[in-house]
Amino acid sequence: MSKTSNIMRLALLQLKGSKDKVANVQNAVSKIEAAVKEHKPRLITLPECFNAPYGTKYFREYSETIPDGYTSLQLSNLAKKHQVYIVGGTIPELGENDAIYNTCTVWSPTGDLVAKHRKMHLFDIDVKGGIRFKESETLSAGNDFTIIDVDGHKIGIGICYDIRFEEMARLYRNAGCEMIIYPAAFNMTTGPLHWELLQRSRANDNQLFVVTTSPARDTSAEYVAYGHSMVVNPWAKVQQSASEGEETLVADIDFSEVEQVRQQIPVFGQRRLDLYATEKKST
Ligand SMILES: NC(=O)CCC(=O)C(=O)O
Repeated sequence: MSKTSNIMRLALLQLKGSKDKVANVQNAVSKIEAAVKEHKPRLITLPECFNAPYGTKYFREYSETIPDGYTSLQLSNLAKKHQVYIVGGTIPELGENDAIYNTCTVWSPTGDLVAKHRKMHLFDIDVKGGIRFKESETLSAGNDFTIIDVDGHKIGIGICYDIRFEEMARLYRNAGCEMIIYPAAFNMTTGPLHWELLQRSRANDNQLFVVTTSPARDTSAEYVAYGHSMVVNPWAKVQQSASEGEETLVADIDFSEVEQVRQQIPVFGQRRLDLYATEKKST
């Protein structure tokens, strides 16, 4: 698709969550409706696991099939009703062979499912005196990279822990991406340490926009999300950041910044590909 405009308005919905799936989805619906009415974004992003509590014991209970499950139908209808792209955060997906995935769905302004990204790197960490989490206890990993095209701009999709793997971001850059969107839910151990650092690093490594959307922080929840949904520009500057509470962050993206930084700091063309390369293996 040819580029129709370099300017794109995003709305990042940092949402409160609960154990009530319908209430979670209906909250997302109302915040999407409000964002469209007040800001007329081209693309709306939601948080990781926005329709369910984020925890290994909940994923199967809250899982649903895609694209015919309850949450998918709500997002599809909204995208079509408001003619907007929706990067639908993530939901626990009941996939083939009864496997459960942490999955991001992307809906076009016609309400069609144009992409589905299954989290490739499962969040398995054990930080002494901090957080222990093991997604692999109940989730299966996805094996595919996901790129969407919005108005001629390629956008890569990753999910939370995927952001730690610079090879993935580099492959998106190599494929022509100008932005990577990560629905994510960092926590109070790694969030203060790495949340902003990782986003600025991926943006700087690849001279592209990095956009993250977190759940709002709920200190009464079993998993306390860090918050601070963020837009980082291709110069690796934080363009905008939310705080910790429920918030809609609106950002006007100027994709011409991508070319500006790539021309002024031309690292991409200066790589020693005679000595090294980052390559996707055929699966
Ligand atoms: N949901 C996640 O993948 C969390 C990733 C995270 O917190 C990290 O430190 O990485």
